[in-house]
Amino acid sequence: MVFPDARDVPVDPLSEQRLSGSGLDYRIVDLADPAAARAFVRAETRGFLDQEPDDESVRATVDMMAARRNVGVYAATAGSAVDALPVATVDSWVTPMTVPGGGHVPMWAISAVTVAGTHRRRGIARSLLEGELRAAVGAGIPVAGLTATEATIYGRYGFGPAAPVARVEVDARRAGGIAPEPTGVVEYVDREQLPEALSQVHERAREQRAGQIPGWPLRWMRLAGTAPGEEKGRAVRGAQYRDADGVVRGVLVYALEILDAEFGADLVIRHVVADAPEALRALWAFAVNHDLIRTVRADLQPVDDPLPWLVADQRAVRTTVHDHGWLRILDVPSALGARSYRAPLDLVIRVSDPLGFAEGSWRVRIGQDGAAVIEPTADAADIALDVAALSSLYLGGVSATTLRAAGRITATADSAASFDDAFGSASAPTLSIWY
Ligand SMILES: CC(=O)SCCNC(=O)CCNC(=O)[C@H](O)C(C)(C)COP(=O)(O)OP(=O)(O)OC[C@H]1O[C@@H](n2cnc3c(N)ncnc32)[C@H](O)[C@@H]1OP(=O)(O)O
Repeated sequence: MVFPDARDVPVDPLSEQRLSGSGLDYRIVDLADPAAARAFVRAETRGFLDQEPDDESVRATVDMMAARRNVGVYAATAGSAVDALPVATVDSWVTPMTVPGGGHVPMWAISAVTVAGTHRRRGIARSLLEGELRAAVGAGIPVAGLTATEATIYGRYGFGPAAPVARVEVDARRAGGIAPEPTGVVEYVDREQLPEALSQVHERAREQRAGQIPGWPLRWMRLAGTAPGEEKGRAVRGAQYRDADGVVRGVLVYALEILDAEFGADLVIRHVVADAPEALRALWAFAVNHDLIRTVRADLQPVDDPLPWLVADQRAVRTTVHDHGWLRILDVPSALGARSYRAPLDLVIRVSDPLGFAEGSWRVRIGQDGAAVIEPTADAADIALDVAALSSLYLGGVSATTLRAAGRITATADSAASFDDAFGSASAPTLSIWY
């Protein structure tokens, strides 16, 4: 599938006009201009509460951003500031996202949303977000996605949490150990080799779970502690699982937090990825069975991860589920038509969308083969919901029955149950990286 390049999409005229009414210049940043590129990275870094990036970090970030559409908002008075930092930033790119059934949908990924502390709460983020969504629609992209610093920011633009994840903490001394895998080996990997190993296994593993997207080199370098400016990089260690044929099927990246009161440590997993259940079991065994370890902690795990079923004492595993992958459906027929379903269905959904993109009544017909055809209809609705709720339901990460119980959708119990039979999936959707 060839996806449009977000960098070819011009800034949204409506947001440009709105921001210009407030004396702000909204434009695509030319990363070929070193001063502009550096200013953009500094503004983004400041927005995310990070310390000033050094030159090497700026260069690495600019290299990564070169593949993205970077938009900055500039205040007319900013000319006096060093490098004229933008007062707001956002970047975006078009990426495949895995959908239930193993196919992909093109997704407009949005990142680096920051507004300077001097310019907050005057509608700049709203212009940025609405501008991104209109740009995505203009480019024919059916879904937008993001990961969020706060869960209260994006619902107002029609995003819903769609790929929940789990934060897990294992009391390693209580867990009782995990049986080692009879075949294959776990071996240490030098930090420098980790980014490539992570990338290779993720590229295969991401096909197995809805909600996953490809990573990129700087993402893996940051997790491996090898990115420029990574102050705690030397604390990072890695291990990989090689199957009986010698193929690397899983990678674990972790750091040890040394305990003060005893000779021991907490093992904090920065990333674990596996494309085979045996590889995942072997890496969990490596972490949980590790001598001198009090707890093993990891975030961004699938909510149906087998970990609690690997240990002798399930109460040793504490799991906290939280939102992570957020989606926003922009084109109902294309988005729903891109995934496959587990049961036939024929009902009408009535979608409300304050921005208009997904607004309408849609007949969703799913055949025995699991393929869907979605058409506008004037028939009465079986399920009424807003676009954020539909976006949350899209990958099967929450059920219509649950959203009905929460008063988030209007449906009979039977309609919600039929919807769930079709939309559910064997494996929970997930998203194992921040973007
Ligand atoms: C995909 C990502 O990049 S996630 C990263 C988000 N960015 C950050 O967390 C960095 C730090 N924060 C910021 O830079 C800013 O505070 C932002 C981007 C969150 C908000 O920017 P602002 O320009 O202040 O937002 P703006 O004034 O456009 O507000 C729009 C709406 O969002 C609401 N809002 C703004 N910030 C927040 C927040 N942190 N939590 C909840 N609601 C918020 C406003 O109240 C307003 O509501 P309404 O229009 O529905 O009445």
